[in-house]
Amino acid sequence: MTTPTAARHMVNFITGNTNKLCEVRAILQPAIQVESQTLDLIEIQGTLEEVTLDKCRRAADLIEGPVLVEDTCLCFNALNGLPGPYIKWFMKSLGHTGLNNLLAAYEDKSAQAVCTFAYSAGPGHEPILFQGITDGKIVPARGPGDFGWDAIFEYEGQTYAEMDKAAKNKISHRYRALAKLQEWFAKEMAP
Ligand SMILES: O=c1nc[nH]c2c1ncn2[C@H]1C[C@H](O)[C@@H](COP(=O)(O)OP(=O)(O)OP(=O)(O)O)O1
Ligand SMILES: [Mg+2]
Repeated sequence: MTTPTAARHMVNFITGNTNKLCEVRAILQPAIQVESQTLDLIEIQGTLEEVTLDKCRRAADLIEGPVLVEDTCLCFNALNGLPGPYIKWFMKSLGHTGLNNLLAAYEDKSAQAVCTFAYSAGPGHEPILFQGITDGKIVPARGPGDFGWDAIFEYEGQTYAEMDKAAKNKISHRYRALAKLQEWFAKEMAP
């Protein structure tokens, strides 16, 4: 008897961000079924790995089961990687224009979008990390402004916001991280 694929692989993605959830579903399903619970998890200060590992342990303890979490960084090369994991707060306070202005003193507008997923099998299980990076540059906003800093991150001539969703999901930091996760799931969870 064969088990349907959807029932074989399932993750519980803990996030407060519905745009992230949409992209994760579009990329992983139907191979991996994505359930979700909304929790506002405390995020510590530290490297992106430390932030994501801590977030994952907290989520597993709260849910008391297997969880997937993700932390996204936007790293400006001229600023040695800042705002990095603090991009959410920079974005909230400065907006698209302010983020561009941070780089006004520098020639180098290059940036990396970094996505780090962490999967834990449950409380006490050490999380496993999957990271994806997309190189781009910071430009004045172009395209719809409905998802974070999509409108100011340009990849090969188009901002993330100008691409259609399917195109972004083929080259994004999130896609690249999830490709690694999918490979690991296929090996680890093989029947
Ligand atoms: O592909 C993206 N394109 C544009 N903007 C993005 C993207 N992915 C995350 N973002 C924004 C959301 C948040 O302002 C910050 C990351 O912060 P981050 O803590 O990871 O996200 P969050 O707090 O919204 O959701 P969560 O509950 O999963 O922590 O960058
Ligand atoms: Mg967050």
